[in-house]
Amino acid sequence: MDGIDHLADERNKAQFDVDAMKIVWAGSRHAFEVSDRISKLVAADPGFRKDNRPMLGRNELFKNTLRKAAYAWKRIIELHLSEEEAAKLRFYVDEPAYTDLHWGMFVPAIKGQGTEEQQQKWLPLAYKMQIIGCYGQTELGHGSNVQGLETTATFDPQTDEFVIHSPTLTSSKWWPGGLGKVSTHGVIYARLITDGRDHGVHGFIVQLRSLEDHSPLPGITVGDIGMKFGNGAYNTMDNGVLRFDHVRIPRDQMLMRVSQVTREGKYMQSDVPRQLVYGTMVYVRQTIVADASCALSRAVCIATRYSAVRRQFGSQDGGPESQVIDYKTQQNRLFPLLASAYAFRFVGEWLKWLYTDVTQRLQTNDFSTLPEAHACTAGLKSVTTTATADGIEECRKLCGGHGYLCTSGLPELFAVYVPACTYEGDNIVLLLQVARFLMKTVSQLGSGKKPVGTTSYMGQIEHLMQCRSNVQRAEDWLKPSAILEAFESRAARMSVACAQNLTKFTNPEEGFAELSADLVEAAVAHCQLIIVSKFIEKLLQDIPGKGVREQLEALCNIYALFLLHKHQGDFLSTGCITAKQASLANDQLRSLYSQVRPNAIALVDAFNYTDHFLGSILGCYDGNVYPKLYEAAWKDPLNDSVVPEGYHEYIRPLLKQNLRTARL
Ligand SMILES: CCCCCCCC/C=C\CCCCCCCCCCCCCC(=O)SCCNC(=O)CCNC(=O)[C@H](O)C(C)(C)COP(=O)(O)OP(=O)(O)OC[C@H]1O[C@@H](n2cnc3c(N)ncnc32)[C@H](O)[C@@H]1OP(=O)(O)O
Ligand SMILES: Cc1cc2nc3c(=O)[nH]c(=O)nc-3n(C[C@H](O)[C@H](O)[C@H](O)COP(=O)(O)OP(=O)(O)OC[C@H]3O[C@@H](n4cnc5c(N)ncnc54)[C@H](O)[C@@H]3O)c2cc1C
Repeated sequence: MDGIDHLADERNKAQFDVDAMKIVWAGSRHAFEVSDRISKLVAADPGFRKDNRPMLGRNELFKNTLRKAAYAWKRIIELHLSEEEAAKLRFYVDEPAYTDLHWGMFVPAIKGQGTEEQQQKWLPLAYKMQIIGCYGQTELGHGSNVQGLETTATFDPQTDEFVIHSPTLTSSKWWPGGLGKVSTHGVIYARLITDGRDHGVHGFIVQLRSLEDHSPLPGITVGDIGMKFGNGAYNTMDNGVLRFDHVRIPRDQMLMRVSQVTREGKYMQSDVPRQLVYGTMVYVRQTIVADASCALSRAVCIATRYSAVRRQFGSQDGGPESQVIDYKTQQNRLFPLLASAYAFRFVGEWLKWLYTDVTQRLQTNDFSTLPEAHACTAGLKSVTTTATADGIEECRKLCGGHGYLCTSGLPELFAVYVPACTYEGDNIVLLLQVARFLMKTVSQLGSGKKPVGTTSYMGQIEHLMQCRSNVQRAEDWLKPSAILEAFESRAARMSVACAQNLTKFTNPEEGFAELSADLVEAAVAHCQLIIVSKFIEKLLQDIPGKGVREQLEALCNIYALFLLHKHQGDFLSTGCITAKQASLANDQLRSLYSQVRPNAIALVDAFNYTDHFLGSILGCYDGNVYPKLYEAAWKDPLNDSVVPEGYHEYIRPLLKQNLRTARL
C-alpha cells in the first residue's frame, strides 16, 4: 500500500538463514521451488480470488467453487502440470471442493481396493475427469461404527448383478463430500449379501448420475445435506445425502482386491487382511497429519506478524508502546504453537515415509507393519488435528478484537479446519484404537515378542517403570536424552497402569469401556512421545544454513517442555519427574522464548506463504495492517449506501414513535 515493509526491523533481527529454513520447511529444494512457483502463479491470477467468500450466499458460493475447480483443471492442462504441481495448485487455490474427494479418496480407493483389471478400467476415466467420484461410506445412523452400516449389496446370480438398496432411513448415505451436487460415481460401502449370508461391509463402484444430463439414475435419490458451520468455509463443498431403491450394478463393480464374489455367487477371501477395506482411511489420515502443519502454520503466521505490529501499554517518556509479542503471556501462548507447527511438519514427513513403507510391504504380502501403521495414522491424526483446531482458535484470541473480523482470515480458517477433528474418524474413537494397540503391546511384553517401531521403547519397560529423571538445573532439560526419558517413562507408566487396572475386570470389553477416559490419555501420551522423538530424530540429520539447526533445536525444546508443563499432572503423578524438575522445565521454557523472540517473524516467513494464500489483513507480509483494515471496512456491501436499506421500514417509524412517546 505505502510500499514500506513495516516488519523490516523484525526481519533484520533474525539470527539464521531464512532461505535455508524455507527449504527445511518445504522438505527439499525441489519441493520448495515447486511450491514457490505454483503459489505465486495462483496468487497472481484473479480467477482464484477468494476474499469475497464470506459474503456470498450458498448458491453463488457453490457456483463460484465449480467455476474455480473447472478453471484450475483448465490451467493444469494448459500448463502441462505434473501430478505434484497439480496437487500444489489445488492446495494454493485453497477452497474445499468436490475435487478433494475425487483425487483424495475416490481415486485412492480404486487404487487400493480394486483389482488390476478394475484399475485399468476406471482409473483412466477418473484421471481425465471423465467421471467424478466421491467416497460414500458414512450413513445417517452410523459413521464411527463402520461395521454398523446398513446399506445392502445383494448378489443376484440370475443376472450376475448386485442390488444396492437403502433399507431404512438411517441407512441413507449422509456426509460424503462431492456427492450432493457433482459426483457422477461413488465408491459406496455396503453390506455384501450372497445367498442370504451377510459378509460385512465392502466397497462398490456405483454410477449415480447420467453422464449426458447429470440427472440421477433410476432408483437414486440424491441431494445436498445443507449449510454447515461458518460463512463461506466448508460450504463450498456439497456434502450429500443418497438413497438407493434396488439399484442394479454389474458384479465386476465390487472392488475385489480383498475379497471376491464368483459368477456362481461364491464368496472368497484373498490372503490379505479384511482391514484393507479401510485402507483409504489410513491413507487420508496420513495426509491429514501433513495438512495439520499447514493449517496451524498459517494461523501462527497471522498471529505472529500481527503481534509484532500491535502495540498496547508500556509507553515510556512518550515513546512507542510495547509490541504485544513482547509480553511473556503472549509468547507463552504463541511460541508453543509455532513450535507445534514445525513439530507436525516433521512428524508428517515421517508418517508419509511409514505409509509408503507399509504400502510397499503390502505389495509383497507382508502385512506385519499394518497394525503399527493403523495406530500411528489414527493417533497422530487425532492429536495433531485437535491441537491445530485449538491452536487456530488461540491465534484468533491472540489477535484481540481484530481477530474476530473475517478479514483476519482466522474465523474462516477455523470453520474450515475444525471438522478435521471429526471426519476421517472421530478423534476419541481413533485414540481408543491406539489404546487397544498399546494394551496388546503391554500384554505381550513378557512373552518374548520384542516391541518394534514406535513401541520399541517398551522394550526397556523395567528401566522406564522405575527410572527417575536426573535433571538438576534448568539447562539439563536441553538434553534430548532427558526429554526422551521423561516422555518414554510417562507413556510407558500410563499404559502399564491401564493394563493393570484392566486385569481387575472379568470381562475385558467392560473394563475397556469403564477405563476408556484413562486409556485415551495413555494414547495421547504415546502419540506425543512419537512427535517429540521424530523432532529429535530430525535434528540428527544434516541441516545446512547458518543458525537453522539452533532455531530448530529451540523449537523442539519448546514443543517438548511446553507439553511437559501442560501435562505435568501426568509426569508428576507417575513419578517420572519431581515438582522441582517441573519448575526447572518452566524456567528453561521462559529462556527459550527469549531466544526465539528475535527470530519469530523470520520463522513464520520461512513458511513462504503468499498474502493470497494467507487471506489475512492481520498477517500481511508488509505488516501495514491499519490502512488495510480501514480500507476493507468501506468495501463491505453494508457500506454501499450511507443510509441502510430498511431505514424507512424499520428505523424511521421507531424513531418517530419514540418522538411521539417523548412528547406525551
Ligand atoms: C494430471 C493429474 C492431476 C492430479 C491432480 C491432483 C490434484 C490433487 C488435489 C487434491 C488432493 C486433495 C487431497 C485431500 C485429502 C482428502 C481431503 C479430506 C477431506 C475430508 C474427507 C473426509 C472423509 C471421511 O470422513 S470418510 C469416512 C471416515 N470414517 C471413519 O473414519 C470411520 C471411523 N471408524 C473406523 O475406522 C472403524 O469403524 C474403527 C477402526 C473405529 C473400528 O473398526 P472395526 O469395528 O472394524 O474394528 P475393531 O475395532 O473391531 O478392530 C478390529 C481389528 O482391526 C484393526 N483395524 C481397524 N481399523 C484398521 C485399519 N484402518 N487398518 C488396519 N487395521 C485396522 C484393529 O486395530 C483391530 O485389530 P486387532 O489386532 O486388535 O484385532
Ligand atoms: C465436514 C465433513 C466431511 C465428511 N466427509 C465424508 C465423506 O466424504 N465420506 C464419508 O463417508 N463420510 C464423511 N464424513 C463423515 C465422517 O467421517 C463421520 O462424521 C465421522 O467418522 C464421525 O462419525 P459420526 O458422525 O458417526 O460420529 P459419532 O460416532 O456419532 O460421534 C458422536 C460422539 O460419540 C462419541 N463416540 C462414538 N463412538 C464412541 C465409542 N466407541 N467410544 C466413545 N465415544 C464414542 C464420539 O467421540 C462423539 O463425541 C464427513 C464428516 C464431516 C463433518
